[in-house]
Amino acid sequence: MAFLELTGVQKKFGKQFAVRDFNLEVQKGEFVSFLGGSGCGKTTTLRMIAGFELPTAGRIRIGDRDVSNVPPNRRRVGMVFQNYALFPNLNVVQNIAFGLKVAGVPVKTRLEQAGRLLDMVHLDGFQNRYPHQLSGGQQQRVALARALAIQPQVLLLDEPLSALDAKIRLKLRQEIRALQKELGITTIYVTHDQEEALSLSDRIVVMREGRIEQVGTPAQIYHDPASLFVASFIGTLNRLRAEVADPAAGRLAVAGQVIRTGGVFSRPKGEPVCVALRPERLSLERRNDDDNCLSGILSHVTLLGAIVRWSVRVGEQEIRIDTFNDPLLEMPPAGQTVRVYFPEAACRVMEDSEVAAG
Ligand SMILES: Nc1ncnc2c1ncn2[C@@H]1O[C@H](COP(=O)(O)OP(=O)(O)OP(=O)(O)O)[C@@H](O)[C@H]1O
Repeated sequence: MAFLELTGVQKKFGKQFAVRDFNLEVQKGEFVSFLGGSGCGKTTTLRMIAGFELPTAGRIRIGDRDVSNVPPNRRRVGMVFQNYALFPNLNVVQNIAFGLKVAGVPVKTRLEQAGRLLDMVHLDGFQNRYPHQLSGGQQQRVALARALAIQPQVLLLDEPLSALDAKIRLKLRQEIRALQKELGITTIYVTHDQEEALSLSDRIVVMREGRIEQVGTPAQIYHDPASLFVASFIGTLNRLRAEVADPAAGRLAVAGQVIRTGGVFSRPKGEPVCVALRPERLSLERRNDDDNCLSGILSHVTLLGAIVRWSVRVGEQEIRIDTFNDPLLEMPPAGQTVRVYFPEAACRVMEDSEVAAG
């Protein structure tokens, strides 16, 4: 049985749905991210798990207990917020031990436990500092230790790294994951940062307008997106307009050039579809005998560090191709005609209504 379960959960604010039809099972020790754009209902769902918001409909179960109507302080969940939310008048140890004090844990045990957590979040020696004497990253470590102090059954993190600069964000991200694994604590992590979700999670829940769009492992979400929305939201994507050339043979035409996709189409010849292609699946050199080939004009080349991004104009459309940055690589001049190669298997053809809507 799953450790955390949301069944038919919905939340309405007035007449507006913030979350609807939300069904999810999370296993014990699993790290699950809620990923989606602004206003898609991530925080509201997290707050319902925490008990800060009550669902308009549906049930929430943690362990063997239905917590749908249980107040937050009785759910044994730890929560970390984007803005740290530490008590400014309490020092580091007092902040960490706050929940234990409220729970009536004797002072000696409290201090011992706070000391252990300080160690875990690498803040030894900072016990007597006040929040204003700490950096953002240090404050967030205190917030994490405070959330863990009550030995929660579920850890809920709401964009905990978004206020920090890039380097600290990366470091703390790794620390959170390591700590989560060490403690084996079931964790829900809210983020709008796809890289964060991909690198941290056992599974990702992609949300859109209050609904779940797809649930899957990072690899499933990246390589096998359920919709054009998911494909576009995660990673960089070429969305090529094409039309069906031969439905039964799975052939499409892109700017008058025929490609093979390996599938068959329900739409008739001449109908518009969209081909989703990841830039790293494309190449300027033929890698397999049966690769597809599109001819175009090189418009520009951008150095992104380890990656070089080539932009090639095919008809009216721009295709991006990512290659590793090889210093020996010869860069052809802009304006030159080049060929873009890719295997059938790299093509994901979207025939759904989103394509018609553009
Ligand atoms: N207390 C509230 N009263 C009324 N509407 C609310 C309330 N809280 C959230 N909403 C609305 O519910 C929807 C979902 O909000 P939510 O904060 O869950 O989104 P989110 O995905 O976390 O977005 P963000 O990434 O911007 O934080 C939004 O349309 C929001 O305006």
